[in-house]
Amino acid sequence: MSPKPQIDVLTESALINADGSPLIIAGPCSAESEEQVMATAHGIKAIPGVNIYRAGIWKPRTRPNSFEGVGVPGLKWLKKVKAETGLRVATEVANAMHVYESLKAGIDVMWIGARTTVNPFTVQEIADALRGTDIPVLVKNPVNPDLQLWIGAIERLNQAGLRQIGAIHRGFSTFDNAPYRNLPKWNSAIEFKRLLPEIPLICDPSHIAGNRELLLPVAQKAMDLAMDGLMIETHIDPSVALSDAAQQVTPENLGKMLASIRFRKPEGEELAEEDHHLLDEMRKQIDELDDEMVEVFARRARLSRKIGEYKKAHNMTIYQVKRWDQIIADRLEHARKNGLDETFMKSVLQSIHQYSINIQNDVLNKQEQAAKA
Ligand SMILES: C=C(O[C@@H]1C=C(C(=O)O)C=C[C@H]1O)C(=O)O
Repeated sequence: MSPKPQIDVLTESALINADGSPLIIAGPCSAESEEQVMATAHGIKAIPGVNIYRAGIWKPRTRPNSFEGVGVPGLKWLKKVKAETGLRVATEVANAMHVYESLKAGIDVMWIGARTTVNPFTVQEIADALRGTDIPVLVKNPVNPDLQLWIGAIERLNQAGLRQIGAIHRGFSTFDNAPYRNLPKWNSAIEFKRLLPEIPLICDPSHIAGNRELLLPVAQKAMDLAMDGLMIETHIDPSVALSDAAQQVTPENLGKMLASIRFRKPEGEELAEEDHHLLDEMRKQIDELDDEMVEVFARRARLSRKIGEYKKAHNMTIYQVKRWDQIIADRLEHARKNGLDETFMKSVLQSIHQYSINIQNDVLNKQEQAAKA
């Protein structure tokens, strides 16, 4: 397993709430007009728990001729939001010019979008433009589910001296994303937090869901996966929004949504002594079961190797269609009787089979190829 990346971060970062509550970022997809920016900001200010106001000034769009943001003039509206509401303000930067203009305008937090994270040249350009500041920066996951690319962008910022870095999980685009706009691939977020526990990870349910109906379940799931905050697109009148109309909510509905999310803590509530024992006991049983599982896998792997030797001696193919078809049917039936989910069981069986085939391939081919070499 590759070593965990070493990122030098501030523990008292502006991206982490001192009281342990989740960092909540809200605001319109795009700044469209001074009125829209200010009305949305005042609506958001009234909602308890929102920490940062977001608005896109430069909008990367898939096709040309759609609204591409108001550009530099919008920055002074964000300045006004800051002055009138006291909320910190954030915007997306996608090149060095955006960084310089945002720094000049006193933007508090910047984020790097998914389409920028994919390009190390651009990320480096942004990191270099930020050198010498310690402004908080959030890095959205790249469009494709490449954890190394995501981590690489964070490392580039960190190596430029930035120490208040966070990440945003906004999902991944593939050909068929239904029912989402971007597939959450929750495992990526789980692995990100395992590798970089010191980097706050914020979920962006708006871009994962792509519609208002899915926002709440996505936000709840993110919170239950111990993520550190939420970024939710909020517009004073989503029906007339110039971008992402289907996924934005009114400040009023944002307030309702935040009130209905259950925020749980990794360590849970204060527990009585006996509750701790109960959890410890259950975890001990899980440990024992996992140990047994590893030993069973090892025994199975040894048998696969022996079968490989038999096949080599008798000139048999590795893959045995009928046998495998029978195994799938039997094991799924067994799993069903034990109340296990079929999709889960099938994916476990497929991994086991793949490994078994690899082991036999070693026996049938690799040893021979090595001897020839
Ligand atoms: C182990 C064998 O080889 C392959 C692997 C299997 C397995 O791991 O269960 C089953 C069938 C084959 O595709 C076998 O032929 O029995």
